[in-house]
Amino acid sequence: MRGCRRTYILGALCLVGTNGLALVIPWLLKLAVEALRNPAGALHSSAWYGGAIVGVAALQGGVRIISRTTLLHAARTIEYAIREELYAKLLSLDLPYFSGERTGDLMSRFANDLTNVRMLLGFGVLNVINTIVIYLAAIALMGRISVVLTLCAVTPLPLMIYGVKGLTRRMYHHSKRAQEELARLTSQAEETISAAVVVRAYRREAAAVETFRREALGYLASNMAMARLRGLILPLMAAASAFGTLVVLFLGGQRVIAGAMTLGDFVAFNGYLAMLVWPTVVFGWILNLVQRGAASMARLNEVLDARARVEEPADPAPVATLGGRIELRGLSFGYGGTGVLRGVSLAIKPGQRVGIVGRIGSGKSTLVRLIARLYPVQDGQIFMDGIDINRISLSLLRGSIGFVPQEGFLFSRTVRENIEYGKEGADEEAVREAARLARLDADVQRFPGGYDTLVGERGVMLSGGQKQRAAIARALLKNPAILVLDDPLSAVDARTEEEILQGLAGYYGRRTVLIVSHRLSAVRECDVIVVLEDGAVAEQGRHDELLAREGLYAAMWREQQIREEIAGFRDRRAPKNVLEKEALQNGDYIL
Ligand SMILES: Nc1ncnc2c1ncn2[C@@H]1O[C@H](COP(=O)(O)OP(=O)(O)OP(=O)(O)O)[C@@H](O)[C@H]1O
Repeated sequence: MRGCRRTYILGALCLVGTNGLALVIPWLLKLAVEALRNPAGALHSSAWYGGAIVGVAALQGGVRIISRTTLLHAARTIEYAIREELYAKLLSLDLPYFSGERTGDLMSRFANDLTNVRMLLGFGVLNVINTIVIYLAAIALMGRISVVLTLCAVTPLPLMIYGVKGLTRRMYHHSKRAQEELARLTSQAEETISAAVVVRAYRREAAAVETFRREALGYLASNMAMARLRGLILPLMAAASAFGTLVVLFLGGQRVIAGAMTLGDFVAFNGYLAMLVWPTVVFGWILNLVQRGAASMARLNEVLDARARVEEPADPAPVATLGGRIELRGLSFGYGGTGVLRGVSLAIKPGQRVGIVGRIGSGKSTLVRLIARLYPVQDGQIFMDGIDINRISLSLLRGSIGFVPQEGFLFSRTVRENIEYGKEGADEEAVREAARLARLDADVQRFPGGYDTLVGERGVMLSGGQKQRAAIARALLKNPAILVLDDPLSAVDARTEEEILQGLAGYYGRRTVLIVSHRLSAVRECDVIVVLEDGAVAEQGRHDELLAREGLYAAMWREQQIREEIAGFRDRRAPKNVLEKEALQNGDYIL
């Protein structure tokens, strides 16, 4: 905004010039009429004044174009700057922030609210300046001609403005509600499109349409209410200004006939009065524009002022690399009020392979997210190479961790670009090597476009397992000191998961590797297995040690073995008849 101040000043000066020139025209008209009535007493001929009017009007047109383009350009420049700032801000915000926001709502701020702010800074500013200049100058000039007539002409104006203000206040509330409703509609459409498969699989199309219809009706109602109010404003203003003109014609006409006023003054007076009509008529619209723009700016400021809870350390530790030693000291954490992790203490040596297992919801993902500091961590709870994680710069910390989340996200680009995302500018061979390690290469070779195949939005063109392996390849390409695999192979079968993880053994080298998995077979070879139960460490040790303890791990291992055996038996055993088929489908095993 500050950078545009000069442009705004230039635009405002041109606008004042435009209005100044516009105000000269009725005066020239007055002189032309007087020259017609009394050629001897006139300074110039009426034809001269006619020519002057054309000249001033042409000049005014030129200055008007400059003023409009300057102001509207400034508004566009500011809109561009806010959009950039907004985008950068969204990239700086953290997971706790996004957990509380809806994507559609944030998107509508980019589209709708930014447009409102641009309208305020462009047309809004332009019309506010116009209105102020025209009102002050035209009324002063009208007063110069006749104070009484001016009072008669402008008396209805404050009443009109007062009435319009009341209407625009109501319009502001409807407009704010409409903006919120539009945000909800956008959110819902975005969610339904992203969840197209789920919506269809659960036959929820009609319900989705019904919910959308209800929201859309609310949006329609708010817009209709605004249209009604807007429809009221224009005729009210036009009627009031027409009434003013009528009064002036009547009183002014009488004065001209009585000789108390020249015909030229009467013509000029009417010219100035006509100039007041448009700013008065659009007064309500400008007020609405200003209020809508202010409401939108407030919504944008909510995002621009939002603070990430995970911030760069004020005094980062002077380290350039991390070696992969991780220590947790009584780590406790909760997303809201409820605690998820309770006093977790662990010591992980560089190069160690650590399996993290536990029942659903025991806090496995939360634990690894905290190690990547994706959520805020209290001081003195997580240490990397002996340094408190809160003192390590985020770029060093995140740059040292290859994080594969549970739901690996793919961008709607090519397979290569998705893998390359792990390391900008990586060469072809490195990308292929990462894909080979993640056992994705053979699949990609079969794609029609190979590594140049577009994966579609969020990778819809790939199978669940291929998406997950692409996400692993991306992390491997990054060549991190710490590799975190948060159950990244849930979409492949147990044997393939084991094979892929074993295939990575050569890659692990001196890297510290944390593997979260629901399948205990996937972590069997780990140096240490941590078993979480209700957010606390229930057991830890090697596979054999944990089995020998006959605790939670051993119980989970037995459960999984039985399940796998039954699944294997079911796969081998084709149903002989309808009853058997039904029993298999119902999960009643035929023994
Ligand atoms: N972003 C979040 N906001 C609020 N609560 C969350 C969030 N993420 C997870 N939780 C809650 O925290 C608890 C632990 O979740 P977490 O994902 O860490 O468990 P998990 O052991 O990885 O589960 P799973 O085996 O299903 O992957 C759960 O009760 C979950 O509902």
